[in-house]
Amino acid sequence: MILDNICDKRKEQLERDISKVSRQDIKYMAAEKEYQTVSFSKSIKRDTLSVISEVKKASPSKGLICPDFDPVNTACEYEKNGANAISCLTEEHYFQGSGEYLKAIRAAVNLPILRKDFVIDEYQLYEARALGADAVLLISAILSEGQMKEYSDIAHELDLECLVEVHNEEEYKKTLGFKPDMLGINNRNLYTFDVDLETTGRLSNIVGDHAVLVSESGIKTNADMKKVRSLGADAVLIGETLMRSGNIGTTLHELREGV
Ligand SMILES: O=C(O)c1ccccc1NCC(=O)[C@H](O)[C@H](O)COP(=O)(O)O
Repeated sequence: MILDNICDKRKEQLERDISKVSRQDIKYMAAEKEYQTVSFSKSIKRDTLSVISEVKKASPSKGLICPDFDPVNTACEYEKNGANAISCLTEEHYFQGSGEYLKAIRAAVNLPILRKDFVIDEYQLYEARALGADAVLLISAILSEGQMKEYSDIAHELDLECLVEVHNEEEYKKTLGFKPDMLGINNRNLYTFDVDLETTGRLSNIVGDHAVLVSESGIKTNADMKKVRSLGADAVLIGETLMRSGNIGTTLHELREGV
C-alpha cells in the first residue's frame, strides 16, 4: 500500500534528521522563533477563491514532474503573480522535497508557507517552525484522533496553524474532537490515486461553513476552479499544473479569471 510505503520512508528520513539534530536541539531551534509566523488561514479566507501554489518536484503518482526544478525561483514567481500562499513539499523519497527548500523559500518570499509532508512525529512540528513554516499538514488517514489533537496543540504552542486533510466522511469524523484551523479536502484518493473533484462537494455538504475549506489536488483548468468554488471551497491547492506550466504568471492568471 503506497501510503504505508510513504510513511515507512518518512520514518527513515526522520531517523536521519534526528541523527543530525537531536530532539532536544530541534526544540531549542523552534523556541528561538527566529521568524514571526503569519496566519495562513486568514491569508486564504477571502472574497475570491484563494490559490495555495505548491512547490513540487515529483510525486508517487506522476514520478518526476519538474526536471529543471528551482524551488526559490518558482516560489518567487508564485508571489509575484498573486498566489495567496505557498505549499512546499519536504518529503525526500517520493516527492524529492527537502526542508532546505522550505528554508530557502522562507528567506526569499513573504507569503505564508505550508510545510507539506507526512507528519508522523512531533519532531516534524518543531522542525517546521525552525525551517520557517507558518502552517503544517496533518493527514487524517495516517493519524489517530488523539495524535491529530496532540499535534494541533503543539503546533499552536509554536504559533503554527494546521491544515487537516480528509478524503472521506470517516476521516472527517476524526477531526470533530478539535477545531482544525483549515480543513483540506483531498480530491485524490491516496490509496488508488484516482482524482474526483466531486469529493470537495460531497464533504463540503457535510462540513457546512464551519471551517476554512481547501480543495486539494487535480485542479487543472479555470472550469475546475469555478467548479470547486461553487462546491464551497475557500481555496485551492495546486501543484502539478503550475509546476508543468512554462509560464506561471499566465497559468495563474488563466486559472483565476472570473473565479
Ligand atoms: O501527488 C501525489 O501523487 C500524492 C500521492 C500520495 C500522497 C500525496 C500526494 N500528493 C500530495 C498532495 O496533496 C498534492 O501534492 C497537492 O494536493 C497538489 O496536487 P496536484 O495539484 O494534483 O499536484
